[in-house]
Amino acid sequence: MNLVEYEDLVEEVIIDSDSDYITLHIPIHEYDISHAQLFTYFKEYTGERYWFQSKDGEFDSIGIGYRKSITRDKFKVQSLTSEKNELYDSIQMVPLNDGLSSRLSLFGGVKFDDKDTNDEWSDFSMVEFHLPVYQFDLVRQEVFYTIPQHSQKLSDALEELSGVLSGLSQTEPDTYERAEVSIIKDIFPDEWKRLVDEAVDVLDEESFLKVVLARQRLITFKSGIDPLFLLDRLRDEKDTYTIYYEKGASAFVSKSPERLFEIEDNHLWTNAIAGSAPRTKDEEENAYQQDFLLHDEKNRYEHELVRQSIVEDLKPYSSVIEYDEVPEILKNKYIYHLHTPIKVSLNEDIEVFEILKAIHPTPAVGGLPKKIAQDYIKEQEYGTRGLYAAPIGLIHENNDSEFVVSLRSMLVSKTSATLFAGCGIVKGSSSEKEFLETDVKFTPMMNVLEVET
Ligand SMILES: C=C(O[C@H]1C=CC=C(C(=O)O)[C@@H]1O)C(=O)O
Repeated sequence: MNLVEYEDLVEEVIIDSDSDYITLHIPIHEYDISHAQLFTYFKEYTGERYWFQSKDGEFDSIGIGYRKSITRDKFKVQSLTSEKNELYDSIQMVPLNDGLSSRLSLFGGVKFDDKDTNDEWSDFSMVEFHLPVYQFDLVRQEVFYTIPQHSQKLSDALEELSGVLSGLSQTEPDTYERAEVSIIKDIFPDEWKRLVDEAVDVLDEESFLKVVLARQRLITFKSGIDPLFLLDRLRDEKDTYTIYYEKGASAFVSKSPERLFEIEDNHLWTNAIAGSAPRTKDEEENAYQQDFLLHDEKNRYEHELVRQSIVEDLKPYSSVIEYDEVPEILKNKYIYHLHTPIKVSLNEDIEVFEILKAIHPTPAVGGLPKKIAQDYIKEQEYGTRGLYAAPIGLIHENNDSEFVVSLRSMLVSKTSATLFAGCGIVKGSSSEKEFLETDVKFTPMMNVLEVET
């Protein structure tokens, strides 16, 4: 098909002289395009591509090329909010069909903290949000194509897009070789256990209640890790968010079970997730683990702390916050968590960056009190978290948004992958048990890489 039928429509569009960008928005049902075709066809955009898929698989956003990026070395709510609003105000949307339901979005995130390093995370700034050149939604079958206002005639842009779409649909996805593992190495495992023991000594039941301590596992390969291999493998586990985020020579990958928050029509949905037990293939054992989790004092206490803290953080932005007192079980492929959904009616005109600042890091990834735990992590934990346990997500054109806590994640650079996993430490935690729990939390990424220990 070609897009000639839209040409008359395009001719009628009057370009708003204030806009810096024009975004064409069209349906792509006819083309039947796959993720593998997209990442094969747009190879020259490597380092500027992402894929974000919601937990229920109902929503998917693939960005190709970073047309405009908002970047910061510090997380400053006001300046980020103004730049984001100015950017959206400078885009003229040109929807070329009725009934389009996808939304143009900025994709990006904020690093866990501002621990200063020149390390493996240097491809990513402290804060980054990207407006993509092409934004595909393969669930709803729509695409957004954003061009600078003065770059070309709208009809030429439409023709170009038409060429890209037919090129894409005829693309034969590249085949890939699975990279062979060279070394699997836990980073400072004994030191990590010692740190957990030290933290248990420092923690009490009043002034420092909880800290989440993470460790890393480095896997090196004999050759480069192919993005198409990762994309294929990321489809394996359902019921989690999927994040694949390329920047420069790095890719950050996450299969997170945890939504930080979603804002829609002035309502915010979030959840407390804390307290874990492994899930196995043995149904009897699984029933025991779930029952244990629901009744175990330590897990329930840890969960309660997380929930209370989230509710407190959101109080300044809302007068109505709803949740159940008793947590539910959240089931993932390899692990169970205690889980409490929280619904919040937001006051008028609350901006997404205000919420991000208030809620991150939740005690599920930081600790309590938040500031003391954050400082402890910054000073004591080995290495830099970067985007691990950080908020990553989408800010839509109408200001609705969805953010994930990027757990069960790894940083991939050419021939190596660094995996991250942590657990909540409270008074009475056992370093051996927590070590095993982090092993379980490495599993989703080990599985993506098809690596076994
Ligand atoms: C910090 C992680 O998990 C958090 C989320 C759920 C349950 C957790 C726990 O039970 O310790 C952790 O707080 C991680 O996966 O790296």
